[in-house]
Formats: sequence, structure tokens, C-alpha cells
Amino acid sequence: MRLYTAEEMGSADRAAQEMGITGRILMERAGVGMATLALERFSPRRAVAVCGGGNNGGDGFVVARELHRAGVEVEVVASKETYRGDPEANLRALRALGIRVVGPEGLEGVLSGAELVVDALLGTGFSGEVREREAAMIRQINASPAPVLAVDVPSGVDGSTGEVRGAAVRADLTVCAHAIKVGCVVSPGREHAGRVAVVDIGIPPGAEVEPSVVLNDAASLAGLIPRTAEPAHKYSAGALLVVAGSRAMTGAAVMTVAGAQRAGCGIVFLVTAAGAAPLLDARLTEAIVEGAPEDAAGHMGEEALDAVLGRAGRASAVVVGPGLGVGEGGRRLVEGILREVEAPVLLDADAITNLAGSGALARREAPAVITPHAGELGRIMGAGAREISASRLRCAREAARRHRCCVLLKGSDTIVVEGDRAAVNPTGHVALATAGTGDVLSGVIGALLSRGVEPYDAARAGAWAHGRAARLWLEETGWPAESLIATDLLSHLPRAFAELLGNSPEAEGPAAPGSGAG
Ligand SMILES: NC(=O)C1=CN([C@@H]2O[C@H](COP(=O)(O)OP(=O)(O)OC[C@H]3O[C@@H](n4cnc5c(N)ncnc54)[C@H](OP(=O)(O)O)[C@@H]3O)[C@@H](O)[C@H]2O)[C@@H](O)CC1
Ligand SMILES: Nc1ncnc2c1ncn2[C@@H]1O[C@H](COP(=O)(O)OP(=O)(O)O)[C@@H](O)[C@H]1O
Ligand SMILES: [K+]
Repeated sequence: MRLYTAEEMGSADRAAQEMGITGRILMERAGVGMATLALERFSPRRAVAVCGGGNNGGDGFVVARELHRAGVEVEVVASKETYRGDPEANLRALRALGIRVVGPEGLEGVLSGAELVVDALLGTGFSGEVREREAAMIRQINASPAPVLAVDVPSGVDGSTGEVRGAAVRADLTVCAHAIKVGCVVSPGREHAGRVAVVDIGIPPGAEVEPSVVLNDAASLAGLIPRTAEPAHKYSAGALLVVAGSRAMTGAAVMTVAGAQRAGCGIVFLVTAAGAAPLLDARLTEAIVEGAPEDAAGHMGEEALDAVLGRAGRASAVVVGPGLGVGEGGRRLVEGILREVEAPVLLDADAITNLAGSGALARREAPAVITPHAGELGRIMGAGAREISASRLRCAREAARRHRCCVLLKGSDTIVVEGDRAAVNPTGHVALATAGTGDVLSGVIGALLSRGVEPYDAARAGAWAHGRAARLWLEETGWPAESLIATDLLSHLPRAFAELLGNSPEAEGPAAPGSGAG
């Protein structure tokens, strides 16, 4: 599925016009397609179309005309006094049909009794902060009890970034012309968009441009995860070292290791604080657990580095961080790992926090992935979680550039960035907002790294499978999303991976003796 920024959509639009498909044709098809969806999804008897002064408003005029033709009682609010070009022609058609058109001052009146509001105030031509006049209209739309269908992008949301500065429409359904706009899948825009649909507006294939952000769907991940090839042994299937846990925090290490095992690792080593090792050894039947020196707080510090490096020599990837503990010793441990370990390293949780103010990631030449949530990213970017959350795509890109690594920024829209590449994951679910799911994710991505998958692809595939596992659990149990606990993901990760691998475990048949991940 394609994602476009405003600029990319503009390029495709211009290319289409150069091929003789006029803006008027595109607008007509957009409006007709959107009206069809409005009728299908909402069956309104009374509708209001709130139309701005640009082409987004022009689309809205076409939607209004089509709804009227289908017998819906329609009223139109036109935000500008004078229109030009295609929007003007479409507005004239409304007037000729006797459809009532009022100015912004009439909005409140027409909203009462509406069964659908079509939000065509601002589209991809908008960025920055909404001016007060339009902001007041947006607040009125949001105060109306009627469902809202947003044309192309919810008004007030930056279509290229998902950023919202000030007022923005909260839609139930956003219908994008030709391609989903990036701002409809990146938070906070994502939360404003509601469900997202696309209508074909007749852009010919030759007019497509290369998108700068991709939707991390199953199709884009096809073929990226290798099966374990014969002749195989447990090391060739992927050997992961997990450096996690502290005396008072053991569950995080369990979930990271278990996530890695279910994502196909042949062997998982855990180096943990000495005080946590006996308990973790008992709980992790298949893993090889080693206790390393700990400080008075029960955290591993620089003294644990020898144990870590000893094990790292046998591992094809390393995950550091869950339950590690925060402090100066932990910082030196993480810096030592980044300096000494050649294999891909994934940093999560406290390992990221420990690097606040450190240049160790940027200095590292070998591959690295970090998997922060907004708060953790803020710590290594010298910013607050709110600042990160307001500009997620920009901040993830900036972090990847500054720290020279692959960045997976967690959230409802999990974003993966490396260099110029960026992907937004669609499988996330609110059910994942529960303690420990991030630990499972770092184990899953670590497993993929250990199996030789490139960092950017490992992060994308891991995020996809992690979200998909939650959805499979919801489908299978029928239980409320709130009841999911992180370890529930473990039993559903295999089915999520089966979908990515393209064949179910049953279809594969029983493994021959001596094959598969040990
Ligand atoms: N491209 C395509 O292929 C196709 C595009 N299509 C459609 O066109 C849309 C893009 O249309 P667009 O470029 O005319 O811009 P649009 O979103 O209507 O915004 C301009 C209006 O917003 C206003 N405005 C701006 N900033 C503001 C602010 N801060 N605060 C308040 N107001 C502000 C600005 O006001 P002005 O500055 O002019 O006073 C002007 O009135 C796109 O989303 C899709 O729906 C389809 O028809 C088919 C093919
Ligand atoms: N509302 C949400 N929708 C989708 N995914 C979410 C949501 N909230 C959290 N997640 C996902 O859940 C995981 C939480 O990770 P994290 O915050 O590190 O938790 P923990 O440290 O407790 O494991 C991340 O993968 C994140 O993307
Ligand atoms: K809109």
C-alpha cells in the first residue's frame, strides 16, 4: 500500500496532468469516490459539507453534489467568499442545483440535525498552525455528534508528517485520494484520521513517484526473513546474546529471551546480574544463563563487560537493555558493548537511557538498532517526550542521523528509520499498551538480527509480527484488548511469522531429524 506526502502527491498530480488528465477530472473522480463511500458507510439522510478555499474544498463540493443526487439532504458551508478554477466551477454547479450554500457563520446552524459531516476544509495544501477562523470551524465540527468523513486528510493535520499544531478535525473515516497520506498513519494525525480508505482518482501508473515513507505491510516484507537452511545446527539458526535484568527486575529478561526463542533463534544466551541469575536460570529452560558481577543496587556495570564479551564471541547479534537498571556503571557497560562487539547490537529500554549525552552510538561503525519509546528517545535527543510525540517522524529521522543507527520509535504507529528510509507499521494495536510488550519486541528483533536479517528489515519485520501477534490473540480469544499481557504474545508470534514466511507450519510438515532451529 502506497503512502504519499503532500509533495509526492503534487508530483503525481502534475505528471498526470501532463499526460492530459486534468485537475478537474481528478477532482471529479475523488469527489465521486468519496461520496460513494459516504453513502455505503454512513447512509446519511442529512449531510453537511464543510469546504475550504482550495482543492480540498473543491473535492467537498463534488461530494455534496453526489450526495444530493443520491437523495441526501445536503447543505454546504463554503469558507471563502470567492473561488477560482475547478472549485469555483463545482461550487457553481451546486448553486445551479439549488443546494444551499452558507458562509462560516452559518456552520453552527446547519450542523444541528446533520447525520454526516464531510470535512473538506483543509487538505494537503495545509501545513503549520490553523488560522483562528478555520480553527473555530474545526472546533464546531468536533463538537457535533454527527460522524465525520474527512476528505484526503483531517483538517488541521499535516498530511506529510502527521503533526498537529492547534485544532484538528477528529474524523471517523478519512478517504484519501489516490494514496494514503503519511499524516493519516503517523501519530498524532493517525488518531485524528479514524479509519482510512483510499479512492482511485485516475492517476496513471506512469505518474507515480518513489515514496519517501513506506507502509510496513506484509507485502513490503515478503521474502526478507530466511528459513533455516540445511545443513543446520543451533548456531547457524541464529545465536543471540541478551544482556538484561537486574536483581530487582527479572521479568524483562524472561520476556526478551522468550520473544527471541519464538522468533526463531537457535540458541539464546542471557548474561544477567549475579543476584538474578539463579531465578532466571530456573525460569528459562532453553536459554543459557550466566550471572555477571553486580553493584550494590543489583545492576550490572562495567565489571560485567568481560562476561558479556565472552559470550558475545559466540553470538551473531546482541540485545542489551531490558531491566538493566540506570546508572553510571550501566552507561559504561553499554558503551563498552558498542565499542567492542562487532555483531549487530540492539539497544532497548535502560540501555538507551544510559546513553543520554553519550556519543558512543555515533562512534560505532558496526550495525546498531535502538528501540525507544518517545520518552527514551527524548533522553538521547535532549528533548522531552512531548516534543518527540509532536514530531515523531522528524525526530526519528533526526535521531537516526545523529546517532548513525537504525531507529525504531515505538508507539501506536511504530516508525522505523535508517538513513533516508522510513516505514510506518500498521499492525500495532492498543492491546500492546501493557508492561513488557516492548521487551518481547526487542527479543524478536534481536532474533531476526541473529538470523542475518539487515537492521532496517529486522526492525520492520519484528514490529509487524509483534503487532500481528496481538491481533491474532484478540481474534482467537475474543477477549478484551485490555486483558492482553505481554507473555500472551509468545504463543501467537509463530502464527504471525508463518504469515510473513508465506507458509504455515502445518504446510511445511514435520522437520527432518537434525534440521531446524535446535
Ligand atoms: N494534488 C492532487 O493530485 C489532487 C488534489 N486533490 C485535493 O486537493 C487537496 C489539495 O488542494 P490544495 O493544494 O488546493 O490545498 P488545500 O488542502 O485545499 O489547502 C488550501 C486552502 O487551505 C487554506 N490554508 C492553508 N494554510 C492554512 C492555515 N494555516 N490556516 C487556515 N487555512 C489555511 C488556504 O487558504 P489561503 O491561504 O488560500 O487563504 C486554501 O484555502 C488535496 O488534499 C485533495 O483533497 C484532489 O482534488 C485531486 C487531485
Ligand atoms: N496504543 C498502542 N498501539 C499500538 N502499539 C502500542 C501502543 N502502545 C504501546 N504499543 C507498543 O507496545 C510496546 C510497548 O513497549 P514499551 O513502552 O517499551 O513497554 P515495556 O517497556 O513495558 O516493555 C511497543 O512495541 C509499542 O509500540
Ligand atoms: K480535509
